[in-house]
Amino acid sequence: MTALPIPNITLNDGKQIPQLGLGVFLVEPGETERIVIDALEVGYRHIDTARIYDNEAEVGAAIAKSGIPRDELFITTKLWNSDQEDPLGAFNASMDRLGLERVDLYLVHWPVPEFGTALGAWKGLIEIAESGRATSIGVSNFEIPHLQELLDNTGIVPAVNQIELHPLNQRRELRAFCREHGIAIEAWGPLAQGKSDLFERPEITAAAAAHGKTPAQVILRWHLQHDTIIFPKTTRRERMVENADILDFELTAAEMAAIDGLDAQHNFGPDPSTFNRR
Ligand SMILES: NC(=O)C1=CN([C@@H]2O[C@H](COP(=O)(O)OP(=O)(O)OC[C@H]3O[C@@H](n4cnc5c(N)ncnc54)[C@H](OP(=O)(O)O)[C@@H]3O)[C@@H](O)[C@H]2O)C=CC1
Ligand SMILES: O=C(O)C(=O)[C@@H](O)[C@H](O)C(=O)CO
Repeated sequence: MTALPIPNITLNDGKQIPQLGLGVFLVEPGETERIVIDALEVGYRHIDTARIYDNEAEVGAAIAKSGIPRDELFITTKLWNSDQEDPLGAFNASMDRLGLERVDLYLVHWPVPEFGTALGAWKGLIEIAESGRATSIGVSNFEIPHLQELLDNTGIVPAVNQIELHPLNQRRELRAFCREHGIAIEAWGPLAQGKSDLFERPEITAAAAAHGKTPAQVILRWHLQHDTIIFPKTTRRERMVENADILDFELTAAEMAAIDGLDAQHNFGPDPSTFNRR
């Protein structure tokens, strides 16, 4: 299985992350092994899963069957909200399901300010990183005050913040804060979860026509040119190929500016300040 020539981004801890991977939110457990094998065969080496996706075991099975050396893969999983008071126990359970000795990236999935346990969870992740079993640690869905609490109380800066980010929701203030503090941005919902008319917007279709690419490829390329890490989800092998075929063209400054202009601060997912699902 040959890896695609995906560029790496260097994180603030010196580790490298492939800028493009596959996300497996809403991939049924029964389908996950086949889909992850497909992605690895296509040449992906970065998989983003989470405890709450209920498919860690199947991701692990695909990794084991692939025979790809562990060091050539980049695997992320996440601490679910109801486990914030027991990060080590939850981490061990995720590792057992994945069948791995180490993950490349472990994230606090949501800040859940109502619980008041995110700082303790972050301290737990720091200990896990110190044990060497999570190579890098970060957070997801953290807004500026949630990040500030971690910085003020631990001085350990998350390597990434995984947030909802796409042309309709560009999170400029949060991205600027993260840039200032050396926190890499991972975009979830990079294609706006397929829930919008984004693929039909003239700013996208014009660039697609100009470069002989699809609207999805233009949107994903826009992310890459903003140095964002992406892992679009698809269950279809031909779309895995399409979504990775974005390394051979460059959006012009005018095309980037036109897509930048689509920001409507429209989120399709929950509000991180109030989301409290257990
Ligand atoms: N930290 C967090 O809170 C969250 C993290 N995530 C992570 O981010 C990943 C990506 O985000 P996600 O929410 O899945 O949304 P995406 O923006 O990746 O959109 C996925 C949707 O787009 C469709 N799609 C994929 N490729 C194409 C294409 N080339 N052309 C047209 N449609 C396409 C998929 O359909 P089909 O499968 O039929 O191809 C699916 O319906 C997740 O899988 C997960 O790993 C997601 C949500 C929240
Ligand atoms: O996909 C994720 O990573 C999420 O955290 C969310 O989609 C969340 O689990 C959810 O279901 C929101 O309704």
